[in-house]
Amino acid sequence: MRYISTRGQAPVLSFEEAMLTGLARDGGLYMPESWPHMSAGEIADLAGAPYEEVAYRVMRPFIGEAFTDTEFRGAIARAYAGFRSTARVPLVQYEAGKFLLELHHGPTLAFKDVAMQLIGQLFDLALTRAGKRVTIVGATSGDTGSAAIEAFRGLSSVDVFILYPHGRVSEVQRRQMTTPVESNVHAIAVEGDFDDCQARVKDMFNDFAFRDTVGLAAVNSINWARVLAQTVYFFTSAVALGAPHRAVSFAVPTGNFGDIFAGYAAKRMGLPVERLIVATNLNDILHRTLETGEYRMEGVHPSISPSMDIQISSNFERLLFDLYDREGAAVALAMDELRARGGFTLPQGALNRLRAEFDSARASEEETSATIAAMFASNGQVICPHTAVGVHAADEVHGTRRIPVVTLATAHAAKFPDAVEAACGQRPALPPHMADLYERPERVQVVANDLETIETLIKDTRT
Ligand SMILES: Cc1ncc(COP(=O)(O)O)c(C=O)c1O
Ligand SMILES: N[C@@H](CCOP(=O)(O)O)C(=O)O
Repeated sequence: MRYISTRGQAPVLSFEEAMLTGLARDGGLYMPESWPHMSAGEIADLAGAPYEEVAYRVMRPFIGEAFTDTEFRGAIARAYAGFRSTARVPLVQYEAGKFLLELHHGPTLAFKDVAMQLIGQLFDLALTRAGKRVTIVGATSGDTGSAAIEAFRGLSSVDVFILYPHGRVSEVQRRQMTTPVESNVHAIAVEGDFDDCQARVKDMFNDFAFRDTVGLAAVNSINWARVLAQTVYFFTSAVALGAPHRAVSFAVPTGNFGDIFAGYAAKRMGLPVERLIVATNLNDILHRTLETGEYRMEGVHPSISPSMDIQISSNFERLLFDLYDREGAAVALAMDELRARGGFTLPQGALNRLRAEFDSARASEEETSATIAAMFASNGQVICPHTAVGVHAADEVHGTRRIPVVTLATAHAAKFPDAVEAACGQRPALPPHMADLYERPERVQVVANDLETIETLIKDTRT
């Protein structure tokens, strides 16, 4: 399998190269050259298999020669051994035809662990073999950062710098990033919002002198390996509900469009996914795009589901690539317009194709809180605000259709105790391995939203 850039002007790479490269050198995102297909028989055979086996079978066609079977299976086994559920990502029914896919049983209590724990293993294998060292720079609205720091802390082949929006992540999220003691991981609080952090990361990749000096690598969903690892749970959950013989819809709490794009990829591979429901909070650029055909920025509004406080949904570019018949020049033009004029209009054909696969719904702050309260009142489940945005969307869009709908429970409620307690009166407790989080000393640098300042800090701090 080879990987091509969404903007069509960067070198074609192998899986290992794409994984270690991050952003393509033309500013685009790497995509598989074609979608591997799983037959109905191959999908049916996944029924009852352990998560690790499904992960191996779903991802193998994308990996090429990068890792031997033994290496790849070993990496998968180590990645998920520490999850607090033997199912790894349990599927829980909460109402007739409605399910929660719990993706928060990894070490940092969010879905990011599912991909990040594996990427940590794969980076370590590839870098150790090549005798290379890289500098990972990531942007986070709270969860990617903690998952990355957890996955890479103490590894000798990487330095990790995580940019997060100062004052705009929950206290638990901040402490998860600022309390690890290992000297190769660093939290940087940027005076700005998540979009600023993500823009600075992309600026660093586009500054080739800096990029090459520090050996820059990415673990945001810029990195195809992140999205790939997230396709697996669409398979495990759909198969548990009867795929390939029965279709399933998914409601996905959405910010950077990485998780829902993984669902789209699973569908391209042959999984019978009926509808992909984009669930947004106040930051509803994707909902507006589906309604109007205009992808237009409006600024970021802080919300009680802060990990989704995002306007520029990085992975929407990957979908555009498919919607524009894989014409890199057309994608590059749209991205230029986004930068220069704050938005672009989808051609009617592309909009029709978008609407053929995706629905959307937006949850106000009141609707998010009401959903947390209603879920607790009806079945005693305490869900996080991001999950609540998904449940709201599943109710609003999917209604009582006969096809089952799975909402991705993207984080543990304990990461957002204030919002959850205000909504349903329950203060979720942190699991035992994090019980002393509030007592651990913090280490963080607060910096201006300025490329040169951030680059200098990284150059001076890396080991
Ligand atoms: C808890 C949580 N839910 C949902 C999302 C949105 O996921 P994505 O950015 O892949 O759309 C995020 C951030 O990525 C998150 O941290
Ligand atoms: N919500 C994310 C934002 C970054 O998303 P990513 O999937 O591109 O890493 C976060 O929690 O950081």
